[in-house]
Amino acid sequence: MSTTAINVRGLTKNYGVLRALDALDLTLPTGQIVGLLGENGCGKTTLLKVLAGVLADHEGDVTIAGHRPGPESKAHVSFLPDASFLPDNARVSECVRLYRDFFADFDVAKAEDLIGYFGLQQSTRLKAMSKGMREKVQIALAMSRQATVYLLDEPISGVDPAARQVILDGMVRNLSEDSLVLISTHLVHDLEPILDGVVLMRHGKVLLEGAVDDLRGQYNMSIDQLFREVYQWSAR
Ligand SMILES: Nc1ncnc2c1ncn2[C@@H]1O[C@H](COP(=O)(O)OP(=O)(O)OP(=O)(O)O)[C@@H](O)[C@H]1O
Repeated sequence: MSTTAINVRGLTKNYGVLRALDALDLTLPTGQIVGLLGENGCGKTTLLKVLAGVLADHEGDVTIAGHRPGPESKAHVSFLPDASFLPDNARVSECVRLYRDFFADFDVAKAEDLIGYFGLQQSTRLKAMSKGMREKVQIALAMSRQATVYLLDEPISGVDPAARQVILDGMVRNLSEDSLVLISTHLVHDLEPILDGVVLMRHGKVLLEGAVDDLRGQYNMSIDQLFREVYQWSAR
């Protein structure tokens, strides 16, 4: 049975004089994978950071996994930021141990399985890895928590096109139906096959949202095409 995973009302976040999120409203239930889409600077990362509890100082009401963003919510929310956060000198196996020690809901066997599935070695140090390989490690770790909400900020931007499908398949393998995955991405075409829903943002607000199948039927085009239609004028 699906429950409300994210409930946001009137969320405003300013960076000095710049309004990054502007009275944003959003409700997302569990049991789905949702793409968070929009042009550069529309507020996707800022929204994910507020939800993850790493950006305070905002206005409005935010509930995630039944809690306000903070220590309690972090126990139920797996956040994958867009920048590398693991120690450069560590081996993959040490990163797995780090997650095991830090997160009570971390499934070591699942992480090791995913790391193998992604073609990585446990003994390799991160500093010897490419950007795409590091992303695979971070995805494997983030998706191996038994979280209620997964917040993934551009998780496959460094992964080559041929490997993306494998990574996406691995990401959603054995995913609990009681969870929500919210993924920000510009790779709409690559993500579309795994998405149940999308949220399109503009200027710190939700411009359009809905189930992928409904939007495809309503507009008679793919989500990738819809994305291009919606944003083509602002890109000029
Ligand atoms: N730490 C910061 N200080 C000041 N302004 C910021 C900061 N972080 C983001 N911004 C601004 O807030 C706005 C939203 O940025 P954000 O990173 O949330 O956008 P985004 O949709 O994730 O963009 P992209 O698709 O390029 O990653 C942008 O105008 C950006 O310049």
